[in-house]
Amino acid sequence: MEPAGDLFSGFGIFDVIDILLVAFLIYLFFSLVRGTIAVNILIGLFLIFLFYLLVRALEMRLMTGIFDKVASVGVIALIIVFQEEIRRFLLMIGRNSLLNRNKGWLRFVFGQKTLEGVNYDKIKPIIEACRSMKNTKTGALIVFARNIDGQDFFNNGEILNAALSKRLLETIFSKNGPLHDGAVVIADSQVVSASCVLPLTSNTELPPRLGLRHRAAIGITEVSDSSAIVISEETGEVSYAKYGRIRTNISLLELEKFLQRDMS
Ligand SMILES: Nc1ncnc2c1ncn2[C@@H]1O[C@H](COP(=O)(O)OP(=O)(O)OP(=O)(O)O)[C@@H](O)[C@H]1O
Repeated sequence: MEPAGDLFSGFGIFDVIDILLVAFLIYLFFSLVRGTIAVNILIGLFLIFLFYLLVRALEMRLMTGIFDKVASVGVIALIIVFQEEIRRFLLMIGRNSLLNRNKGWLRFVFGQKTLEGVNYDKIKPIIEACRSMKNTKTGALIVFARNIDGQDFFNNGEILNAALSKRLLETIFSKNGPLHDGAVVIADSQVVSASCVLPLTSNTELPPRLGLRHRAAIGITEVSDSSAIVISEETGEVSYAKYGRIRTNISLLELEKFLQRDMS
């Protein structure tokens, strides 16, 4: 047996960092797929892998040969099976990158005050509309899209391309209005479209009280670089979804903070 000293010789600080980085990536990936159908696929793959180890240990050459052949195209198959999760993972890394997170360089160019001023002007109509819809328990689903090109679900409703205002949002979601069903999509401070049908999340761990409106809000943030506000018609509660997760029953102050962060 090798002495412990030999075992760890050549094991330096970068190996520790290496292991920590891999562990972090695995953690990020699992936190993204948790509660989705991808977990069942992973369990299935793990069972197949165990079976493979078994047939190899028993020296069953035909089965081992088949598994080896399948494994050679396995990486491509995995990319296809997990394309949605990989996409979300990359989006999350992109949105959280140093350049995006550290807005210090923006403040350096524009000054702190200007940046916050621009943000608040952008979000004020949204906050005000949410306050009023919360009080009147008007159901609403508002999506903030970063990139609407080539994403059908942002354009499958009524195209508006109108300037964002509190009254426009209230009018769209007013219960008797023809556009109140579905989602409003906002991009670059413009109301791009209304009555949009969004993809629903397949997350099976959500509480049953979250119906289709909330599931659509979560769904759209899973497949695109967007965030979404939900106002519950039942309770008037405001919720905020991002990266496939939802914070329910948030205050308007919290909503303002989320929007300040995400719309800058
Ligand atoms: N796929 C979808 N895309 C966009 N909007 C949707 C979608 N599915 C349902 N909705 C909206 O959600 C409304 C139904 O909401 P539902 O009551 O099921 O949701 P909920 O999450 O329980 O919200 P609430 O608390 O407002 O009742 C529909 O009238 C429609 O406006």
